[in-house]
Amino acid sequence: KKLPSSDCSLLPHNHYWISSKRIVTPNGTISGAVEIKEGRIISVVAEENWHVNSSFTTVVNYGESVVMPGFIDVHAHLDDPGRSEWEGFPSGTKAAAAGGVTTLVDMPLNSAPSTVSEETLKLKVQAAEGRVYVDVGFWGGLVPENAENASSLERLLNAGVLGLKSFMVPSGINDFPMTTASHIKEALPTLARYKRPLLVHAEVLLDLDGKVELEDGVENARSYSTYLKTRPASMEEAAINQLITLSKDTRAGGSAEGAHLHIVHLSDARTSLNLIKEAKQRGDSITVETCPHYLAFAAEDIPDGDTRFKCAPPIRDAANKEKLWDALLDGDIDMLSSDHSPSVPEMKLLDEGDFLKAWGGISSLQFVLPATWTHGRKYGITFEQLASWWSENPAKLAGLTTKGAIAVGNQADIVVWEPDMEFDLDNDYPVHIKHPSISAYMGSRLSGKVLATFVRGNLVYKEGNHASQACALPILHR
Ligand SMILES: NC(=O)NC(NC(N)=O)C(=O)[O-]
Ligand SMILES: [Zn+2]
Ligand SMILES: [Zn+2]
Repeated sequence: KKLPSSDCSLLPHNHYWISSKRIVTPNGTISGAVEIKEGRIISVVAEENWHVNSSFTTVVNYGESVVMPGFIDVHAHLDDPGRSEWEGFPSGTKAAAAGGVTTLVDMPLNSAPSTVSEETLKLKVQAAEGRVYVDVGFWGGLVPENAENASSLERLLNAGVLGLKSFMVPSGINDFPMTTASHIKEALPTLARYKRPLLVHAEVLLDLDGKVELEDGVENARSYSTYLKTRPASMEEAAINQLITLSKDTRAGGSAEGAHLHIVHLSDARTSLNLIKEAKQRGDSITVETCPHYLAFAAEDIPDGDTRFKCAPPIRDAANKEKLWDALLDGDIDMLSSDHSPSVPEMKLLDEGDFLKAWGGISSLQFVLPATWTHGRKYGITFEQLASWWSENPAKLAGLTTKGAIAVGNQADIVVWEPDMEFDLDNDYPVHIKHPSISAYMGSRLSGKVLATFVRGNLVYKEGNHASQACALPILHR
């Protein structure tokens, strides 16, 4: 049991209380206090039942600020080891802490090597040790090589990945080849035995010949609509159609009962969403996430040449965005994730503004809380909804049974934030992701400011400052 030292925490106490008028718990938002001891939540008490002698006890009173379970981001690319010039564990997890994210699950690609075997997972864990400010779990990659070799897949699962991730289109990374539906079908029974999920980038290549005219300058590569035409919603729809024939096997009594399919970063809110809804109604074990950038931005507003907004699947039109919000509010989209996928600024080709050649990926890790809140408050979202999309449901997906809620016995992973505090993401704003210039959020004004972030009871971030030492932990499935 590691006791908090003053290097690990800006509040080096073993035993203390956090109080506030607004504490978001699984039983609603209460005025009261949370008792934390040795990194765990040991009691949650409503104000009227709270009797503590604060002259003998450390109490941090946050007034009316919102005290919520820390965000769990199940989709982040930290690119470490091997491409840490793109992001890296220290910068990425500092950004997470500054944004109220207390746990993230790292994607198996964009680091070098990709996390596709027991050996490459070891490299990940080594790279994370002593260098992370928030807890970090790992997805392993499902690629043709291990999909066709059950024992290598089992070694990867035994080594502690929380689940697997695969691409149904080329990923853009050479040592992370795409899988077809038949690879996925082959892997599902193994995942079922291990009771771990498969996350899928659900787009497939379609024959778009004749539908997109890109030659001879007919279409301008600086125009966002050109890029949008190269990745129509039908690519997502076709992939999801394939997946829901496979998800049948995950039903009770099916050949892959115990396995679970999770569709990452859904952008198409029309046909794709209906397909997923129908599969859920039939009893398939399937969930879906979308990301704040699909809820915050619309294709019509993306300026020519502004490749900060390029990602796959692409940000679609404003009407699609409205439908994504409807689906989220109706519970048809289960959770949110950042899909923080940075690169070096040179690869975004910001000078040329070429949407076809630029690297795809949105940089957002530090801004997901204020981005979700700023855009969501127009739809009347509640703190409880935020907690279900960003903590409770992601914890379930990743199998993190002691995280995701302010509840007795859980790890004390907590964010404290101020919903009405606004700020400009200008050049003076302290941004911790490695390359602020490539973030699509820079230049905007957001509301919802993170004041403090606790990981396992350690105050790892407070008003612009981080703990001096990175004492959070790699998380392995056990
Ligand atoms: N290689 C990537 O990081 N790809 C990512 N790129 C995006 N989303 O544009 C992703 O998650 O698909
Ligand atoms: Zn993806
Ligand atoms: Zn991604």
